[in-house]
Amino acid sequence: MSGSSAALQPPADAVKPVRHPDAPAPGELLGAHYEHCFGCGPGQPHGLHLEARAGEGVSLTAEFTVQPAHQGAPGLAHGGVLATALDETLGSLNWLLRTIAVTGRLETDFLRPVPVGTTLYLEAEVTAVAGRKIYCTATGRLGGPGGPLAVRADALFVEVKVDHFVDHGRQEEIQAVMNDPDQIRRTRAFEVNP
Ligand SMILES: CCCCCCCCCC(=O)SCCNC(=O)CCNC(=O)[C@H](O)C(C)(C)COP(=O)(O)OP(=O)(O)OC[C@H]1O[C@@H](n2cnc3c(N)ncnc32)[C@H](O)[C@@H]1OP(=O)(O)O
Repeated sequence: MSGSSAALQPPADAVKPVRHPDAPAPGELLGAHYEHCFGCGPGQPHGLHLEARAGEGVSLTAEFTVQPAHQGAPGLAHGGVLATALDETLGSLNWLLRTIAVTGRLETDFLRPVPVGTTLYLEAEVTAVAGRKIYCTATGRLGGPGGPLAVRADALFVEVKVDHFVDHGRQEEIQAVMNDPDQIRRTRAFEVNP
């Protein structure tokens, strides 16, 4: 069974998402938003190392290859890891809106088992925006962009200020980010844009 709950139905006053004029061009790799992110960071040995690429409009594609470290059942991806891949892919959409937002709700359907060694081809798009609320949807297919549908998700992201991370994150990681001019520039680029 699939279909999202009432909490993920955009309200009547929701509007279509608008791609930010400074969003990466279609086809461009988005890169990691944080080196130690479990979803996309190159500094996480057992992370997903998910790579997302801008699409048309407010959409993107991403790829993630399931490693032995990602198993739940023998030889199969853990469902929580697959949910992480969907969450990370959906979170990456915020590059295209140039908005900082965090996952408020994520509803996932697991339709087929995903074996270790499989590359999951993900697609995601923002479907509607209502104030701080960003509604989006994603799919993951086995072996190729046209492969069998294995997972899908609908989600609500909520826009936050940079202070969200400064106020809630552990001090040592926050300080390390503050000491990295590249990271500050990357984050501020989002903050100063509407
Ligand atoms: C630099 C870029 C970084 C990008 C990172 C991407 C990584 C991948 C994505 C993630 O995994 S983010 C990490 C996982 N998520 C979190 O840790 C978020 C934890 N939750 C919170 O911090 C707060 O609950 C949240 C910011 C989501 C909302 O709190 P707020 O006090 O700011 O807002 P509020 O509770 O007033 O909600 C705003 C609106 O969203 C709605 N809302 C919030 N959470 C909801 C929910 N769970 N379900 C449905 N609606 C929800 C809420 O009803 C309300 O709707 P209305 O405006 O119509 O009244």
